[in-house]
Amino acid sequence: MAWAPDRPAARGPATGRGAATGRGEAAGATALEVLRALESGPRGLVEAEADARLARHGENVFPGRRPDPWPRRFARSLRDPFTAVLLSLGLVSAALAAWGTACVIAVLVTVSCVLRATGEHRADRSAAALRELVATTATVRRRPAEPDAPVTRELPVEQLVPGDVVLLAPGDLVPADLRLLRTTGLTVHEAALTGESAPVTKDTAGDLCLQGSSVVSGSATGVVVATGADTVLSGALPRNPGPRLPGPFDRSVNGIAWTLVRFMLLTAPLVLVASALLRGRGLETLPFAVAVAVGLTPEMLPVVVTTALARGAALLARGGEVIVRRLPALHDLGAVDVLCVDKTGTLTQDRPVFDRAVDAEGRDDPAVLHWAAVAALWTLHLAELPAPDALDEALLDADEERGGGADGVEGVAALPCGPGRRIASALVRVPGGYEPGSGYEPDGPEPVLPGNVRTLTGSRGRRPAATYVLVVKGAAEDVLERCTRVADGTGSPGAGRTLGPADRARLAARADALAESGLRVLAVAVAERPASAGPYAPEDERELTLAGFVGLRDALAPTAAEALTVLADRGVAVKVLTGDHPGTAARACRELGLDPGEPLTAARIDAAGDAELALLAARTTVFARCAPEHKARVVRALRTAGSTTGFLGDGVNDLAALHAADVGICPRDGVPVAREAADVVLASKDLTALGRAVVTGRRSTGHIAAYLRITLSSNLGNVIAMLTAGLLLPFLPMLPAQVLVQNLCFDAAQLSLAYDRPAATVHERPAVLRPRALFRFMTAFGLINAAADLATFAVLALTLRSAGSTGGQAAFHAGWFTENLLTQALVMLLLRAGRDAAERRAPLPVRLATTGLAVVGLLLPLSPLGPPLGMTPLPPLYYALMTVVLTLYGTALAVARARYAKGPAAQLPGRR
Ligand SMILES: Nc1ncnc2c1ncn2[C@@H]1O[C@H](COP(=O)(O)OP(=O)(O)OP(=O)(O)O)[C@@H](O)[C@H]1O
Ligand SMILES: [Mg+2]
Repeated sequence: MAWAPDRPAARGPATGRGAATGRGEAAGATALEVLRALESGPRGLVEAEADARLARHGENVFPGRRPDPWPRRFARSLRDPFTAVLLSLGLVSAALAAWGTACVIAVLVTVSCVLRATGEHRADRSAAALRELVATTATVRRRPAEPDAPVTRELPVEQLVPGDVVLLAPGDLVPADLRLLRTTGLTVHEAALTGESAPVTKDTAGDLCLQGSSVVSGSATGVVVATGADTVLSGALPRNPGPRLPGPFDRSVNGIAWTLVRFMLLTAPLVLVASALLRGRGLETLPFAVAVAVGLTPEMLPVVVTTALARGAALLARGGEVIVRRLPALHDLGAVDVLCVDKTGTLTQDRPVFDRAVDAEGRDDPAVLHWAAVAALWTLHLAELPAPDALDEALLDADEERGGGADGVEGVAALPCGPGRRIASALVRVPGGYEPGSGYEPDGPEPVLPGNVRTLTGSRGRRPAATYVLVVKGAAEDVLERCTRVADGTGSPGAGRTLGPADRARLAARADALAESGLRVLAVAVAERPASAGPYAPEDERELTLAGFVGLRDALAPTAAEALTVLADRGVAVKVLTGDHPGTAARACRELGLDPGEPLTAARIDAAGDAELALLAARTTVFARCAPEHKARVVRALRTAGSTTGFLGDGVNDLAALHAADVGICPRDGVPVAREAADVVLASKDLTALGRAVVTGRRSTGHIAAYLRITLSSNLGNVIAMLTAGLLLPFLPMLPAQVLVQNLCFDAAQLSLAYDRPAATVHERPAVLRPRALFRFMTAFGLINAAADLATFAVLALTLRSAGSTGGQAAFHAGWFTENLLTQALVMLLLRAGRDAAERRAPLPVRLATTGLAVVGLLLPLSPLGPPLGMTPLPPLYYALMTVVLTLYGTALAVARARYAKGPAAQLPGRR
């Protein structure tokens, strides 16, 4: 039976009963006043009233989440480095009254901005539609009608209204501004609001808990005081979140962009100086210098990048499998070579089932289970968690099945576990205490089990005095270090013999053995406490008596094994970072077909310096007993060691690591903060979707790399040719209008590359854009391209002279224009992705685009548009000779390409 959130109230004390820490009640009056002011009550709003309020106050949507309006989107695309350079070149041209060039630039900038803004808009829209799939919800308490009992249910956060009573649990994002009514060990993260990275304790009813913070540990009930645009966060913060540390995508693309920008800024002065020295020209060459710099710009890069990534994201989205929340993360996912995953909830289902309870000697002992269940029950009641922890739920279900029940035992205080705290404890009051040797005999026929808590509960006992018992359960190491005694089988919490070092070693070995059999292990310890013990704190969890161990079995996630195999085949190394026992983790890995090697535990991580950890982390597969900061440190160490590191995790304890990773990934069932922190959300239960997402990321990177390879090498070739011709000829080798038409044709054709088939290698290796390899490629192929252009110039000189042509300039322009478009088409076909012959055949969109390019190149100068663009038809001899040049060029390209492919794979930009 499922442990429904409302169950504690049904079988436990009234919910108004003292908060565990005893502090929740003090400010009760304030809480009531707040509720009254909001015309609400502790039992929540009536649904009809909530609907009315929703109509009045509007949806609880954070204004920053709304998509940017068009003008802002357009303005933002102007900030891109290429666009900025183009714009400044345009201003220079305008200042010199070189209107032709200025117009060319204006058109290029506009086209690229419009395309980019449209691309981003489309990408945003599909991402938003997908986000709905994993929409965040809040746990509210509402009543169907006035007299009804309150129902606790999940509600989309947009529908929250002032006056709603909300329950908070670890991992929740605070959904609106709340005034706290009750708190239990509540700590929240307010980094988004205050920049303070340490969790803040909120232990007073009446405290404000603001939207934008998230619950780290503990629980609370609060009433919504402000929603939507009225929240403090909406009013006080700038709309866009703070800068993110650059990831692999930003580093590569920005690296390439800025190198090119520097190169372009150098070109213009270089042209000026050269033409002054060689031809004695002055400033009148400036428009030409500007045109050369424009020729180098891959102005469509932002458009191609957005298109490639958005297309990849949309493909993943269409399958309803993976949601990419930040487009560049798709590239980064393709670049990931180490993926860290947490175990519980990701590799396993986090639906533990009780397996066995044993005493310190390893004998089956139901009393140990019962003590654990008592602790679970009272942690649950007193901490008022909206949903019970999976381990606690399993303990309660198992105990209930075995006829357990907390008859008469009453909780006094509880301290739940949380990130970095691996034990949970409850202080309970047992009416009619038990003293060893008191001669107490239970009524009825049931057998007296040694240590059975039933002998303690005393609901039917004869002694009226109450005993306070502290029950602690949790990670074996953490519980054992708080124990001084071990139970002797009499069942008294206070009894037992003193623990010696040999006992400790034996007990630790027993826990290890249970863990290595694949169980999740909790040690259970108890201690009698005087009734007058004041406020109860973690320091009181000591001098305990170890009762025994509980083992629970957590089934593996059904698709985990297959997903790990797929990732390994894709060249991604998987590492497991868990808060659990090294034995349990290693066993799970083995069952999933992953060799766990020697697990590294948190103590060893703490002992290692950053440099040592980088080395250790690289060769370790399982990291166990990790607190959140250990997970984050390991991820950072792996990044330092040079890996592009992804992190897949679902819990509050994974948050720091999700932030630290190059790509944070969260499964669909993850807690809201984890989903919000992740760049990629797996929308389906199927972990193998991750392998597909990785391949899609690599494809997108492949498209971007192909665009850069083709554009940069042919642009460089053109610039070299343009410079040479500019210095040799008495006229401009290309008119501004021609530059424009040519660039637009190139750009339009290249958009088809987003439809290209991926190279086979995307299945084998992580893909990154590597600026260095790219520039080497650009130089080699740019020189070949320049050689073809120079050969064309020679052919033009020859044919024009022999034909005795008079329109020298126009014919030259026409000849070069035709050759340029044809070489571009060739380059597109020969330098696209793919390596072997089978992959050579381009898909239809690419074939159409290249054919179109060739047709325009051949026919435009002959068409009526030719003369207005400054071009005339050419003699047939030119075409014959150009065919020879193109054949030679194509052969040279193919040979060079094959040499590149044969060399170490690392030479190919876009691969690793
Ligand atoms: N409800 C609980 N009561 C007592 N101890 C608990 C409880 N929940 C967790 N623990 C202890 O804390 C340890 C760490 O838990 P944590 O949530 O950090 O990681 P995990 O869920 O085991 O693994 P992962 O990091 O892979 O998700 C657990 O292995 C267990 O020993
Ligand atoms: Mg987990």
